[in-house]
Amino acid sequence: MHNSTREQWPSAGAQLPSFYSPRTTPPEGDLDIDPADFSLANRDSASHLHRDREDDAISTTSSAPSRPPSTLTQPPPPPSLLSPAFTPPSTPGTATPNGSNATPLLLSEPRGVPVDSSVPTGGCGSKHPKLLETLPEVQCVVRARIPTTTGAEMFLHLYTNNMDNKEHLAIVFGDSIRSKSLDAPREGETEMDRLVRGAYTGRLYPGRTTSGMASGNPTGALTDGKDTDNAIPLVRIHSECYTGETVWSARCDCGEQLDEAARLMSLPSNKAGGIIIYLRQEGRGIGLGEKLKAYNLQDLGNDTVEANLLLRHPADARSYGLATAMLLDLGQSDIRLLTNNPDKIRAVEGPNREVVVRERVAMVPLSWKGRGGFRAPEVEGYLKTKIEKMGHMLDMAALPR
Ligand SMILES: Nc1nc2c(ncn2[C@@H]2O[C@H](COP(=O)(O)OP(=O)(O)OP(=O)(O)O)[C@@H](O)[C@H]2O)c(=O)[nH]1
Repeated sequence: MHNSTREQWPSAGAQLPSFYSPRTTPPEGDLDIDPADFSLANRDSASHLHRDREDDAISTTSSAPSRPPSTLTQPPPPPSLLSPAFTPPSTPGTATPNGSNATPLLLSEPRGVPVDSSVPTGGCGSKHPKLLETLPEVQCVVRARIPTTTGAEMFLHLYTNNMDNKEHLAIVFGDSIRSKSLDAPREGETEMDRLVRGAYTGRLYPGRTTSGMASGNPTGALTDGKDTDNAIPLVRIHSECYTGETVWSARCDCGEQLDEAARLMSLPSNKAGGIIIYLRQEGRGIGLGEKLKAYNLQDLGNDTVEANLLLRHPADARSYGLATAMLLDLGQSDIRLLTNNPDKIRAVEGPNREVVVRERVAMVPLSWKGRGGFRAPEVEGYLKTKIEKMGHMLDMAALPR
Protein backbone atom coordinates (compact mmCIF):
# COMPACT_ATOMS: atom_id res chain seq x y z
CA MET A 1 0.00 0.00 0.00
CA HIS A 2 2.74 2.38 1.04
CA ASN A 3 4.74 1.53 -2.06
CA SER A 4 1.91 1.93 -4.45
CA THR A 5 1.27 5.39 -3.02
CA ARG A 6 4.86 6.25 -3.77
CA GLU A 7 4.62 4.95 -7.29
CA GLN A 8 1.59 7.11 -7.97
CA TRP A 9 3.50 10.16 -6.89
CA PRO A 10 3.51 12.06 -10.20
CA SER A 11 -0.27 12.46 -10.11
CA ALA A 12 -0.42 12.93 -6.37
CA GLY A 13 0.61 16.56 -6.21
CA ALA A 14 -1.19 17.14 -2.93
CA GLN A 15 1.26 14.81 -1.18
CA LEU A 16 4.35 16.69 -2.19
CA PRO A 17 6.41 18.38 0.51
CA SER A 18 5.57 22.07 0.79
CA PHE A 19 9.00 23.17 -0.39
CA TYR A 20 8.65 21.31 -3.66
CA SER A 21 8.49 23.42 -6.72
CA PRO A 22 9.03 21.59 -10.01
CA ARG A 23 11.75 22.93 -12.22
CA THR A 24 10.65 24.64 -15.36
CA THR A 25 13.90 23.90 -17.15
CA PRO A 26 15.95 20.72 -17.27
CA PRO A 27 18.93 20.63 -14.88
CA GLU A 28 21.39 20.97 -17.77
CA GLY A 29 20.10 24.51 -18.22
CA ASP A 30 20.52 25.24 -14.51
CA LEU A 31 24.09 24.04 -14.53
CA ASP A 32 24.99 25.79 -17.74
CA ILE A 33 26.30 22.58 -19.26
CA ASP A 34 27.37 22.49 -22.86
CA PRO A 35 26.80 18.91 -24.06
CA ALA A 36 29.72 19.40 -26.45
CA ASP A 37 32.03 19.47 -23.42
CA PHE A 38 31.34 15.80 -22.96
CA SER A 39 31.58 14.66 -26.56
CA LEU A 40 34.36 12.38 -27.74
CA ALA A 41 35.12 14.74 -30.61
CA ASN A 42 36.13 17.42 -28.16
CA ARG A 43 38.95 15.47 -26.57
CA ASP A 44 42.45 16.86 -26.49
CA SER A 45 44.64 14.06 -27.74
CA ALA A 46 47.97 15.48 -26.50
CA SER A 47 46.89 15.67 -22.90
CA HIS A 48 45.20 12.30 -23.28
CA LEU A 49 48.57 10.75 -24.12
CA HIS A 50 50.22 12.56 -21.26
CA ARG A 51 47.78 11.09 -18.77
CA ASP A 52 48.17 7.60 -20.18
CA ARG A 53 51.85 7.83 -19.37
CA GLU A 54 51.06 9.09 -15.89
CA ASP A 55 48.70 6.21 -15.29
CA ASP A 56 51.33 3.78 -16.48
CA ALA A 57 53.68 5.20 -13.91
CA ILE A 58 51.14 4.58 -11.22
CA SER A 59 50.54 1.03 -12.14
CA THR A 60 54.18 0.09 -11.92
CA THR A 61 54.89 1.75 -8.62
CA SER A 62 51.65 1.49 -6.81
CA SER A 63 49.12 -1.18 -6.91
CA ALA A 64 45.48 -0.66 -6.46
CA PRO A 65 42.41 -1.87 -8.23
CA SER A 66 41.26 0.52 -10.93
CA ARG A 67 38.20 1.31 -12.99
CA PRO A 68 37.98 0.20 -16.62
CA PRO A 69 40.73 1.91 -18.69
CA SER A 70 38.24 4.09 -20.54
CA THR A 71 37.53 6.00 -17.34
CA LEU A 72 41.20 6.68 -16.77
CA THR A 73 42.18 8.03 -20.12
CA GLN A 74 39.90 10.96 -20.66
CA PRO A 75 41.30 14.41 -21.33
CA PRO A 76 41.41 17.13 -18.74
CA PRO A 77 38.05 18.81 -18.54
CA PRO A 78 37.21 22.22 -19.83
CA PRO A 79 36.79 24.63 -16.93
CA SER A 80 34.84 22.64 -14.41
CA LEU A 81 31.20 23.20 -13.84
CA LEU A 82 32.10 23.08 -10.19
CA SER A 83 33.87 26.28 -9.46
CA PRO A 84 35.38 27.29 -6.13
CA ALA A 85 32.39 29.58 -5.83
CA PHE A 86 30.29 26.56 -4.91
CA THR A 87 32.42 25.87 -1.87
CA PRO A 88 31.51 27.80 1.26
CA PRO A 89 34.36 30.28 1.75
CA SER A 90 36.89 29.63 4.51
CA THR A 91 35.23 26.54 5.83
CA PRO A 92 37.65 25.25 8.48
CA GLY A 93 39.37 22.09 7.44
CA THR A 94 38.57 22.32 3.76
CA ALA A 95 42.11 23.11 2.73
CA THR A 96 43.89 20.41 0.79
CA PRO A 97 47.63 20.67 1.35
CA ASN A 98 49.91 20.61 -1.65
CA GLY A 99 52.00 17.54 -2.40
CA SER A 100 55.67 17.80 -1.57
CA ASN A 101 57.87 19.16 -4.34
CA ALA A 102 60.26 16.25 -4.04
CA THR A 103 57.71 13.47 -4.39
CA PRO A 104 55.23 13.31 -7.25
CA LEU A 105 51.75 13.80 -5.88
CA LEU A 106 50.52 10.47 -7.20
CA LEU A 107 53.17 8.54 -5.29
CA SER A 108 53.30 10.52 -2.09
CA GLU A 109 51.17 9.76 0.89
CA PRO A 110 48.08 11.91 0.98
CA ARG A 111 48.30 14.81 3.38
CA GLY A 112 45.54 15.41 5.83
CA VAL A 113 44.36 18.42 7.77
CA PRO A 114 43.98 18.10 11.55
CA VAL A 115 40.36 18.00 12.70
CA ASP A 116 38.76 18.06 16.14
CA SER A 117 35.07 17.31 16.39
CA SER A 118 34.96 18.38 20.05
CA VAL A 119 35.18 22.06 19.18
CA PRO A 120 32.94 24.03 16.80
CA THR A 121 35.91 25.30 14.81
CA GLY A 122 37.42 21.85 14.46
CA GLY A 123 36.73 21.42 10.75
CA CYS A 124 33.90 18.91 11.11
CA GLY A 125 30.94 21.06 10.11
CA SER A 126 28.28 22.33 12.46
CA LYS A 127 25.80 19.46 12.45
CA HIS A 128 25.53 16.96 15.28
CA PRO A 129 24.47 13.61 13.87
CA LYS A 130 22.19 11.51 16.03
CA LEU A 131 24.25 8.64 17.40
CA LEU A 132 23.23 5.33 18.92
CA GLU A 133 23.68 5.28 22.70
CA THR A 134 25.71 2.12 22.59
CA LEU A 135 27.80 0.65 19.85
CA PRO A 136 26.61 -2.52 18.13
CA GLU A 137 28.45 -5.77 18.70
CA VAL A 138 30.44 -7.01 15.74
CA GLN A 139 32.35 -10.16 15.03
CA CYS A 140 34.76 -10.90 12.22
CA VAL A 141 33.81 -14.43 11.20
CA VAL A 142 36.28 -14.97 8.38
CA ARG A 143 39.07 -13.21 6.51
CA ALA A 144 40.90 -14.13 3.34
CA ARG A 145 43.82 -12.78 1.34
CA ILE A 146 42.76 -11.17 -1.91
CA PRO A 147 45.44 -10.66 -4.52
CA THR A 148 44.12 -7.93 -6.78
CA THR A 149 44.38 -7.43 -10.50
CA THR A 150 47.06 -4.76 -10.09
CA GLY A 151 49.28 -6.70 -7.74
CA ALA A 152 48.23 -5.14 -4.44
CA GLU A 153 47.14 -7.53 -1.78
CA MET A 154 44.55 -6.96 0.87
CA PHE A 155 42.72 -9.01 3.45
CA LEU A 156 38.97 -9.03 3.17
CA HIS A 157 37.29 -9.33 6.59
CA LEU A 158 33.64 -10.31 6.76
CA TYR A 159 31.65 -9.20 9.81
CA THR A 160 28.39 -10.18 11.41
CA ASN A 161 26.66 -7.97 13.97
CA ASN A 162 23.69 -7.75 16.34
CA MET A 163 21.99 -4.88 14.48
CA ASP A 164 21.17 -6.23 11.03
CA ASN A 165 21.63 -9.36 8.94
CA LYS A 166 23.96 -7.85 6.38
CA GLU A 167 27.56 -8.88 5.73
CA HIS A 168 29.55 -5.70 6.28
CA LEU A 169 33.19 -5.79 5.23
CA ALA A 170 36.58 -4.42 6.18
CA ILE A 171 39.15 -4.29 3.40
CA VAL A 172 42.50 -4.23 5.18
CA PHE A 173 45.80 -3.15 3.60
CA GLY A 174 49.03 -3.94 5.40
CA ASP A 175 50.10 -6.72 7.74
CA SER A 176 49.89 -5.06 11.10
CA ILE A 177 46.15 -4.53 11.39
CA ARG A 178 44.36 -7.53 12.94
CA SER A 179 40.84 -8.25 14.10
CA LYS A 180 40.51 -9.07 17.79
CA SER A 181 37.30 -11.04 17.32
CA LEU A 182 38.81 -13.09 14.50
CA ASP A 183 42.00 -13.85 16.41
CA ALA A 184 40.22 -14.83 19.63
CA PRO A 185 40.31 -18.61 20.08
CA ARG A 186 36.97 -20.41 19.73
CA GLU A 187 35.99 -23.26 21.92
CA GLY A 188 36.75 -26.67 20.52
CA GLU A 189 38.31 -25.44 17.31
CA THR A 190 41.25 -27.16 15.66
CA GLU A 191 44.24 -25.53 14.02
CA MET A 192 42.70 -26.38 10.65
CA ASP A 193 39.50 -24.56 11.69
CA ARG A 194 41.62 -21.49 12.43
CA LEU A 195 43.39 -21.69 9.08
CA VAL A 196 40.10 -22.01 7.23
CA ARG A 197 38.52 -19.00 8.92
CA GLY A 198 41.66 -16.94 8.31
CA ALA A 199 42.91 -16.67 11.92
CA TYR A 200 46.55 -17.27 11.11
CA THR A 201 49.74 -15.25 10.89
CA GLY A 202 51.85 -14.80 7.79
CA ARG A 203 50.68 -16.60 4.68
CA LEU A 204 49.01 -19.88 3.91
CA TYR A 205 50.84 -22.42 1.75
CA PRO A 206 50.07 -25.96 0.67
CA GLY A 207 50.61 -28.30 3.58
CA ARG A 208 50.54 -25.68 6.36
CA THR A 209 49.01 -27.13 9.52
CA THR A 210 49.44 -24.52 12.26
CA SER A 211 47.98 -21.05 12.60
CA GLY A 212 51.02 -19.57 14.32
CA MET A 213 48.79 -18.25 17.08
CA ALA A 214 47.85 -21.21 19.21
CA SER A 215 47.88 -19.00 22.29
CA GLY A 216 45.37 -16.68 20.68
CA ASN A 217 48.04 -14.02 20.49
CA PRO A 218 49.42 -13.84 16.98
CA THR A 219 53.18 -13.78 16.73
CA GLY A 220 54.54 -11.04 14.55
CA ALA A 221 51.54 -8.77 15.02
CA LEU A 222 50.82 -6.36 17.81
CA THR A 223 47.61 -7.01 19.69
CA ASP A 224 46.49 -3.39 19.47
CA GLY A 225 46.72 -3.54 15.70
CA LYS A 226 49.01 -0.50 15.54
CA ASP A 227 52.16 -0.32 13.52
CA THR A 228 55.42 -0.21 15.43
CA ASP A 229 55.99 3.49 14.88
CA ASN A 230 52.43 4.25 15.99
CA ALA A 231 51.58 5.85 12.67
CA ILE A 232 47.88 6.43 12.21
CA PRO A 233 46.26 4.39 9.45
CA LEU A 234 44.21 5.84 6.64
CA VAL A 235 40.54 4.86 6.82
CA ARG A 236 37.70 5.20 4.36
CA ILE A 237 34.12 4.52 5.36
CA HIS A 238 32.47 3.53 2.12
CA SER A 239 28.77 2.91 1.55
CA GLU A 240 27.70 0.35 -1.00
CA CYS A 241 26.87 1.69 -4.45
CA TYR A 242 25.96 -1.04 -6.90
CA THR A 243 25.43 1.43 -9.72
CA GLY A 244 28.71 3.30 -9.31
CA GLU A 245 30.90 0.31 -8.44
CA THR A 246 29.52 -2.42 -10.67
CA VAL A 247 27.49 -1.08 -13.57
CA TRP A 248 29.70 1.91 -14.46
CA SER A 249 27.24 4.63 -13.51
CA ALA A 250 28.43 8.17 -14.19
CA ARG A 251 25.80 9.58 -11.85
CA CYS A 252 28.19 9.47 -8.90
CA ASP A 253 31.91 9.03 -8.22
CA CYS A 254 31.55 6.12 -5.78
CA GLY A 255 33.53 3.64 -7.91
CA GLU A 256 36.32 6.11 -8.45
CA GLN A 257 36.44 6.89 -4.72
CA LEU A 258 36.72 3.22 -3.86
CA ASP A 259 39.58 2.76 -6.33
CA GLU A 260 41.37 5.88 -5.18
CA ALA A 261 41.10 4.87 -1.53
CA ALA A 262 42.61 1.48 -2.35
CA ARG A 263 45.38 3.12 -4.37
CA LEU A 264 46.32 5.47 -1.55
CA MET A 265 46.31 2.67 1.00
CA SER A 266 48.53 0.52 -1.23
CA LEU A 267 51.22 3.15 -1.67
CA PRO A 268 54.58 1.87 -0.44
CA SER A 269 54.93 5.08 1.58
CA ASN A 270 51.78 4.26 3.56
CA LYS A 271 53.52 2.28 6.29
CA ALA A 272 50.62 2.36 8.75
CA GLY A 273 48.32 0.44 6.43
CA GLY A 274 44.74 1.26 5.65
CA ILE A 275 41.17 0.12 6.10
CA ILE A 276 38.16 0.52 3.88
CA ILE A 277 35.06 -0.17 5.94
CA TYR A 278 32.51 -1.23 3.34
CA LEU A 279 29.02 -0.78 4.74
CA ARG A 280 25.99 -2.35 3.12
CA GLN A 281 23.92 0.81 3.12
CA GLU A 282 23.18 1.15 -0.55
CA GLY A 283 21.89 4.49 -1.81
CA ARG A 284 22.77 6.37 1.39
CA GLY A 285 20.73 3.81 3.25
CA ILE A 286 17.53 3.77 1.18
CA GLY A 287 18.35 0.61 -0.79
CA LEU A 288 18.87 0.01 -4.49
CA GLY A 289 15.20 -0.05 -5.49
CA GLU A 290 14.51 3.31 -3.91
CA LYS A 291 17.74 4.74 -5.31
CA LEU A 292 16.66 3.78 -8.82
CA LYS A 293 13.38 5.62 -8.25
CA ALA A 294 15.45 8.57 -7.05
CA TYR A 295 17.40 8.42 -10.32
CA ASN A 296 14.17 8.68 -12.27
CA LEU A 297 13.17 11.68 -10.16
CA GLN A 298 16.58 13.17 -10.91
CA ASP A 299 15.97 12.71 -14.63
CA LEU A 300 12.69 14.52 -14.07
CA GLY A 301 14.62 17.56 -12.85
CA ASN A 302 15.27 17.07 -9.13
CA ASP A 303 18.63 16.99 -7.42
CA THR A 304 19.77 14.05 -5.29
CA VAL A 305 18.48 15.52 -2.03
CA GLU A 306 15.10 16.54 -3.47
CA ALA A 307 14.67 13.09 -5.01
CA ASN A 308 15.19 11.37 -1.65
CA LEU A 309 12.76 13.71 0.10
CA LEU A 310 10.11 13.23 -2.58
CA LEU A 311 10.32 9.50 -1.90
CA ARG A 312 9.74 10.24 1.82
CA HIS A 313 13.30 9.35 2.78
CA PRO A 314 15.76 11.54 4.62
CA ALA A 315 18.44 13.14 2.46
CA ASP A 316 20.87 10.71 4.07
CA ALA A 317 19.55 7.65 5.94
CA ARG A 318 22.91 6.19 6.93
CA SER A 319 24.46 5.45 10.30
CA TYR A 320 28.05 4.65 11.20
CA GLY A 321 27.94 2.77 14.52
CA LEU A 322 28.91 -0.45 12.78
CA ALA A 323 31.94 1.23 11.29
CA THR A 324 32.99 2.49 14.72
CA ALA A 325 32.64 -0.99 16.21
CA MET A 326 34.55 -2.59 13.33
CA LEU A 327 37.39 -0.09 13.66
CA LEU A 328 37.66 -0.82 17.37
CA ASP A 329 37.70 -4.53 16.64
CA LEU A 330 40.56 -3.83 14.24
CA GLY A 331 42.44 -2.07 17.04
CA GLN A 332 42.01 1.47 15.74
CA SER A 333 41.04 4.24 18.12
CA ASP A 334 42.82 7.02 16.21
CA ILE A 335 42.35 7.35 12.50
CA ARG A 336 42.93 9.54 9.48
CA LEU A 337 39.65 9.64 7.60
CA LEU A 338 39.38 9.98 3.83
CA THR A 339 36.21 12.00 3.34
CA ASN A 340 34.66 15.33 2.45
CA ASN A 341 31.54 14.60 4.47
CA PRO A 342 31.47 16.47 7.81
CA ASP A 343 28.63 14.32 9.18
CA LYS A 344 30.70 11.20 8.69
CA ILE A 345 33.57 12.48 10.83
CA ARG A 346 31.54 12.99 13.99
CA ALA A 347 29.32 9.98 13.35
CA VAL A 348 32.16 7.48 12.98
CA GLU A 349 33.69 8.59 16.26
CA GLY A 350 30.84 6.94 18.15
CA PRO A 351 28.70 8.14 21.07
CA ASN A 352 31.61 8.59 23.47
CA ARG A 353 34.28 9.31 20.88
CA GLU A 354 35.47 5.72 21.13
CA VAL A 355 37.32 6.39 17.86
CA VAL A 356 38.92 9.78 17.26
CA VAL A 357 39.44 11.23 13.81
CA ARG A 358 42.78 13.01 14.03
CA GLU A 359 43.01 14.11 10.42
CA ARG A 360 40.72 14.43 7.46
CA VAL A 361 42.12 13.60 4.06
CA ALA A 362 40.13 15.15 1.23
CA MET A 363 38.59 12.96 -1.44
CA VAL A 364 39.03 15.14 -4.48
CA PRO A 365 37.51 13.86 -7.75
CA LEU A 366 40.32 12.83 -10.09
CA SER A 367 38.95 14.91 -12.96
CA TRP A 368 39.27 18.02 -10.79
CA LYS A 369 42.95 17.28 -10.44
CA GLY A 370 43.29 16.74 -14.19
CA ARG A 371 44.47 13.18 -13.84
CA GLY A 372 41.95 10.73 -15.16
CA GLY A 373 38.58 10.28 -13.63
CA PHE A 374 35.54 10.96 -15.69
CA ARG A 375 33.14 13.74 -16.38
CA ALA A 376 29.44 13.68 -16.96
CA PRO A 377 26.66 16.19 -16.34
CA GLU A 378 25.10 13.84 -13.81
CA VAL A 379 28.16 13.48 -11.58
CA GLU A 380 28.75 17.22 -11.73
CA GLY A 381 25.21 17.80 -10.48
CA TYR A 382 25.69 15.11 -7.81
CA LEU A 383 28.86 16.80 -6.50
CA LYS A 384 27.32 20.26 -6.68
CA THR A 385 24.42 19.12 -4.51
CA LYS A 386 26.80 17.53 -2.00
CA ILE A 387 28.64 20.84 -1.64
CA GLU A 388 25.66 23.17 -1.71
CA LYS A 389 23.11 21.18 0.26
CA MET A 390 25.03 18.62 2.31
CA GLY A 391 27.95 20.77 3.42
CA HIS A 392 30.65 18.63 1.86
CA MET A 393 34.08 20.13 2.30
CA LEU A 394 35.57 20.40 -1.14
CA ASP A 395 37.67 23.36 -2.02
CA MET A 396 38.84 23.66 -5.60
CA ALA A 397 40.86 26.78 -4.86
CA ALA A 398 43.14 24.93 -2.43
CA LEU A 399 44.12 22.24 -4.88
CA PRO A 400 47.76 21.99 -5.93
CA ARG A 401 48.33 23.39 -9.40
N1 LIG B 1 19.93 8.12 -2.51
C1 LIG B 1 20.95 8.26 -3.33
N2 LIG B 1 22.12 7.68 -3.00
C2 LIG B 1 23.16 7.85 -3.82
C3 LIG B 1 23.07 8.57 -5.03
N3 LIG B 1 24.28 8.52 -5.62
C4 LIG B 1 25.10 7.81 -4.83
N4 LIG B 1 24.42 7.40 -3.74
C5 LIG B 1 24.90 6.63 -2.59
O1 LIG B 1 25.76 7.44 -1.82
C6 LIG B 1 26.63 6.59 -1.11
C7 LIG B 1 28.06 7.07 -1.34
O2 LIG B 1 28.46 7.82 -0.33
P1 LIG B 1 29.98 7.82 0.17
O3 LIG B 1 30.88 7.27 -0.88
O4 LIG B 1 30.04 7.22 1.52
O5 LIG B 1 30.30 9.31 0.19
P2 LIG B 1 29.75 10.49 1.03
O6 LIG B 1 29.19 10.18 2.35
O7 LIG B 1 28.81 11.21 0.16
O8 LIG B 1 31.03 11.38 1.30
P3 LIG B 1 32.55 11.15 1.03
O9 LIG B 1 33.08 10.37 2.19
O10 LIG B 1 33.11 12.52 1.02
O11 LIG B 1 32.69 10.49 -0.28
C8 LIG B 1 26.44 5.18 -1.63
O12 LIG B 1 25.62 4.45 -0.74
C9 LIG B 1 25.71 5.42 -2.94
O13 LIG B 1 24.89 4.34 -3.32
C10 LIG B 1 21.82 9.15 -5.35
O14 LIG B 1 21.66 9.81 -6.37
N5 LIG B 1 20.82 8.97 -4.48
